[in-house]
Amino acid sequence: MDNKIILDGQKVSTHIREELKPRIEALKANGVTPSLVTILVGDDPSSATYVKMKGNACERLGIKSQKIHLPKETTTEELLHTIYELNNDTTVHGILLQHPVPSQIDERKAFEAIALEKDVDGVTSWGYGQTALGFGLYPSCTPAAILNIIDYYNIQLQGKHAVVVGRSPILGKPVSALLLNRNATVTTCHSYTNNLPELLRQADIVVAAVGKPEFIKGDWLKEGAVVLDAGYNPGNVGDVEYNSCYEKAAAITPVPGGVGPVTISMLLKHTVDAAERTLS
Ligand SMILES: NC(=O)C1=CN([C@@H]2O[C@H](COP(=O)(O)OP(=O)(O)OC[C@H]3O[C@@H](n4cnc5c(N)ncnc54)[C@H](OP(=O)(O)O)[C@@H]3O)[C@@H](O)[C@H]2O)C=CC1
Ligand SMILES: Nc1nc(=O)c2c([nH]1)NC[C@@H]1CN(c3ccc(C(=O)N[C@@H](CCC(=O)O)C(=O)O)cc3)C=[N+]21
Repeated sequence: MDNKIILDGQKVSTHIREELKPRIEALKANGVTPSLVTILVGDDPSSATYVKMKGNACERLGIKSQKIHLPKETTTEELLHTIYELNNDTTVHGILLQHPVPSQIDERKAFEAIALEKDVDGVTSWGYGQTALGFGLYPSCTPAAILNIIDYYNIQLQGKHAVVVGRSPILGKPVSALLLNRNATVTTCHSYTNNLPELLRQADIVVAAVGKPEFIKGDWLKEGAVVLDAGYNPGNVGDVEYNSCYEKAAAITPVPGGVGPVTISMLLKHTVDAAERTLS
């Protein structure tokens, strides 16, 4: 069994972005420039880097990107006010509020304020609920990216046991829902899960969304598992211990170059989808 597959997120990402180019041209020919606004609150350096990467990716494709940077003392009310203005601005198609926000802000309340049709990052409870029920506009970008990688590589989900480690509102929970909707049998694990290695040994598909560097070890995997590592920790390491997991897996996403770039492509795609909806 020497046909191990490195799931190349860069390749999937390029494919998605190529498909967007003619759609963006067509929108521009109709007088519409797709436009994304990212809101960053505070000075967290890694958040600033992500927001910058997203802005650069937009510009390279001809999507307008505007960054709003609010001071770390911003109140929930001030942030809500900014979001309401963007909701009412017809030239803005997508709004992304970078997570996490400083602790004095009610992040959930801020997410909920984003208009459903502009929620290209899939953070509202409406968006999540629709994703979970199997319809709706925009699933969150990282879950959508994971499913895109799976589909690009023709990995079958039906009847497979998927174990998701993590249950956050924009990653673990929605990716569990997407996998369930595709007829996988899904186990969602979290910090109170007692027998994680035992559950992982039963997994055909593993999604790591823990936020702990190199947390998942190769010994915990079944031979031939497919591993999708959404983790993105300081030092460019994922949530799986790559070398030991590589040995066991049939296919695995690297970090960097795995889920990350596809996440950004999904954000671009959802922004283009949102712009097209304003024409119909
Ligand atoms: N590539 C990308 O585009 C993105 C990457 N990320 C990365 O994905 C990772 C997860 O992010 P996010 O979901 O936002 O993180 P959160 O911190 O919001 O969630 C982490 C989840 O992991 C669970 N968890 C923590 N410790 C354990 C443990 N010992 N055993 C089992 N489960 C555990 C938590 O459980 P509990 O609920 O019980 O606390 C929680 O549900 C991070 O590395 C982040 O950087 C995030 C977003 C996008
Ligand atoms: N509301 C919200 N939505 C998010 O989607 C969101 C968020 N908040 N907060 C932070 C996390 C993190 N995140 C990443 C996206 C892309 C890469 C990415 O492209 N990484 C490149 C590496 C780039 C580099 O470091 O040069 C890679 O993995 O190859 C990483 C991380 C989105 N997040």
